[in-house]
Amino acid sequence: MSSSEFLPRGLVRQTAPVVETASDSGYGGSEGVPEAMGEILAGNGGNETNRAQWASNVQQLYYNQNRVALGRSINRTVETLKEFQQMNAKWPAHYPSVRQSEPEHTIHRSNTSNVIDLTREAPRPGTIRRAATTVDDIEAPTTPAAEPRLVTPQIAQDFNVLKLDLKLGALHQNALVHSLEKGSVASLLDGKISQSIKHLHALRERIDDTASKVLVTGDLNAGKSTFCNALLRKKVLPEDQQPCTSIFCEVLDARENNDVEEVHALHKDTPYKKNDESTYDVYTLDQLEDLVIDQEKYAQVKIYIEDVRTIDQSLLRNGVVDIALIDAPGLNLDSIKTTAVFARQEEIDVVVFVVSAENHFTLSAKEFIWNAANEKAYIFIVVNRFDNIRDKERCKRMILDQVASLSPRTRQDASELVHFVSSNAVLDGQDQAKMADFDKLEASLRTFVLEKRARSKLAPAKTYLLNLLEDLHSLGDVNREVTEQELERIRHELENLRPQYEAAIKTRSQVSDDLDKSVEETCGTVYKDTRKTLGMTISKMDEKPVVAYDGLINALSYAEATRAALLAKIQGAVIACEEAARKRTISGVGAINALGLLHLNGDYVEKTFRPELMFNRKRDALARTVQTDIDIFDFFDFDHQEKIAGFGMSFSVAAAVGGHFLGIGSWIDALWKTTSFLGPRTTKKLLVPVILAAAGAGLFIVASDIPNAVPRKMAKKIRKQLEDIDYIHGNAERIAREVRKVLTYPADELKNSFARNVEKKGRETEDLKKSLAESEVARKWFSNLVREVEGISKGVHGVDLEGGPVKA
Ligand SMILES: Nc1nc2c(ncn2[C@@H]2O[C@H](COP(=O)(O)OP(=O)(O)OP(=O)(O)O)[C@@H](O)[C@H]2O)c(=O)[nH]1
Repeated sequence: MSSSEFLPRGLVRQTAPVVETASDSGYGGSEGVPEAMGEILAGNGGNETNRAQWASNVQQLYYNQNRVALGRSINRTVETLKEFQQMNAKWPAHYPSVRQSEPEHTIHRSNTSNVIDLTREAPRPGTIRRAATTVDDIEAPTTPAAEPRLVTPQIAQDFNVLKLDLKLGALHQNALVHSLEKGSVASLLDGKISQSIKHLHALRERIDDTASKVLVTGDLNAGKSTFCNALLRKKVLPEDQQPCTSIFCEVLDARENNDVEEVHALHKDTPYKKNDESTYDVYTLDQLEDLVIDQEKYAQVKIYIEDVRTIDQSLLRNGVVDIALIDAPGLNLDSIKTTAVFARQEEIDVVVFVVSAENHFTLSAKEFIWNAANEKAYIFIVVNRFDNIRDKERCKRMILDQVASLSPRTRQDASELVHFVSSNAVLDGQDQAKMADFDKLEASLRTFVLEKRARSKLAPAKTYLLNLLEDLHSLGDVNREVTEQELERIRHELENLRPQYEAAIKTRSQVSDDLDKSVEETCGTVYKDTRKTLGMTISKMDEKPVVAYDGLINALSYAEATRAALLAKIQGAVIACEEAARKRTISGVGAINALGLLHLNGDYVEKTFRPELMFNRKRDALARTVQTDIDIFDFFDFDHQEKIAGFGMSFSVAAAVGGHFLGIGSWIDALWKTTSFLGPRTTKKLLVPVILAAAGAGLFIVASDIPNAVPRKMAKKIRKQLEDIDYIHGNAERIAREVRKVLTYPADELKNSFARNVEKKGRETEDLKKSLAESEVARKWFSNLVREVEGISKGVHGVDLEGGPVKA
């Protein structure tokens, strides 16, 4: 396709109805006949009837060629549209949009309806997005990205067939904005495409339909029914001086009804199906008069009649095309609308307007022709009841002047399109002049119907196809551009993401190792420090006086207080160790959080940590653990006294308590040696006082050592018990375990965050790769679409509505 077929946009758009050139008489019946065919025709003996027959056959041949070509183009377009729908479901197509110009970002509506104009021209370029709309911008007026070359307001405005009209309806604006996500716009487009496919099927049916409909309309009593009967050479439709036709009477060849002459009265609101008698009531031709006069029950009848004329004479049975004549009710205020609507219906190929020569064009007649002129450039005008006119030339002049103002093109071809006749003279066939006028009218009407049929049947399909293909071309172009941008964007994002992903994997394993190491180190240090502190405390707990000694009388309470003080010292050391561990934990958690924030930034949520909750469940119940009952021996430390006082001391204590303890042997030995030295007698005399003195001295020494002995003995006893329960290790283990527990939670969380981060980046990478593949497919598809559309368009452009051969 050459660029001029699409650009500049709008210049080549076909509009219905097709505008004929001034030189087109509307009778190009033989213009498309090739030279060779012309020679054949010329050599045919010059018989006028035969020539006309040949010409119309050739025209029919070309018409069929064009019809087939258009049919194929419709099929290809339908296939393309269906593929578009599939593509649109997978890869929502971009619909070109234009950003709103209003600073307050209001939705622009047309004055007459709640239609949002998505394609409104605006000074600011819009952000390009797939299946995006301007309404997206209403909520988020962000800085627009550069708009692609092809998305211009001009293109957006030029959308015709596939233009999306968004009706607000009951939707609140926010809801509407919400509903206009890319999927929604894609589904709107999908709906438009479905409508388009449906319309193409209808057009296909229409171009395949061999029948042509001729609507005969005009003022009341103008003689429409009489004119139809004259065409049929048979009195079929009731004629009356009073208004009589109250419904549409469609006259068809009885061959279409198995050669049976009858009337089908169509039920209102039920589509007519010839083979389904439930859709109509059957009447005989004789009943027609009663049926059409003042009819309320039916709005339309189909009259099947036998046409007795030969194919070159008959209009209904002309051998080329099946024609149906529709006799419409006379125009009046009630039915003008109906008739105008009927005339606009695409199945009407030709409008024949019957005007009474006596009345000229009434207001209702003028209104009808003005309305019909929107759809039909030419109208066939029958000025009837001409026999009643005395000054015929004046009448002709006046009527032609009126035609000129109503339908200039019809006036230009007045000799073929405006006929002054007397229909009532045809059936009796007496007046040769009037018959000749009517024959001329008939010949013109036949050619007009045949030729206009080509236009009226093929033009809508051609026009619609060209407009649709142009829209598809725009969509293809824009989306190809969008896919290319998308591909570039995705490749760029992938390039950025790849090193991030690799770094995330590396950091995850490194940080994970570091975290494990750091937690282990902290716990190890806490364990060691706790062991050291508790060991020192326990070994030196009795070094300094723990409580004040209040004399022998209070020795027992002294012992109790000493025991409590020693346990409190150990307890204090435990608490100090816990406090030190807490501090280490605080800094450990802080370090973990800092690591998270450093590497994961916003993706890491700092863990809240409450250090005061540490160690509050398993308080060390030392007093319950260490069972230290106080007994008498806790007050005496013979080992210690022996070490520091030697023999004398040992002796006294040993004697006092009956030689139970360590050192008694040496004391007796010493006593024996003294006795030997003093001699038996002296010994005997001295023995008792000495013993008493020694005992007294011993008791004194022992009593005076209680303040020292008690702490030592208690400490010794406690130490022994703590050793038995492996107290130092147990506590160090407990504190380190608590620290580990506290540190493990944020550390694991951080590891999970890293894992999630890696996973996220992996997912992003996969998604991008998927989008890349999809966009790649979409780019190819839209490129193919553009090529395919150009191919179809070329074929459609080649269809010549004048009936000439299909141009390649
Ligand atoms: N003099 C004369 N009378 C005609 C001619 N054509 C029809 N008439 C008469 O005009 C009257 C109305 O004719 P119809 O054919 O019923 O007119 P119509 O336009 O179909 O009428 P409605 O369907 O009621 O709108 C009848 O009495 C016809 O005989 C004609 O050419 N000359």
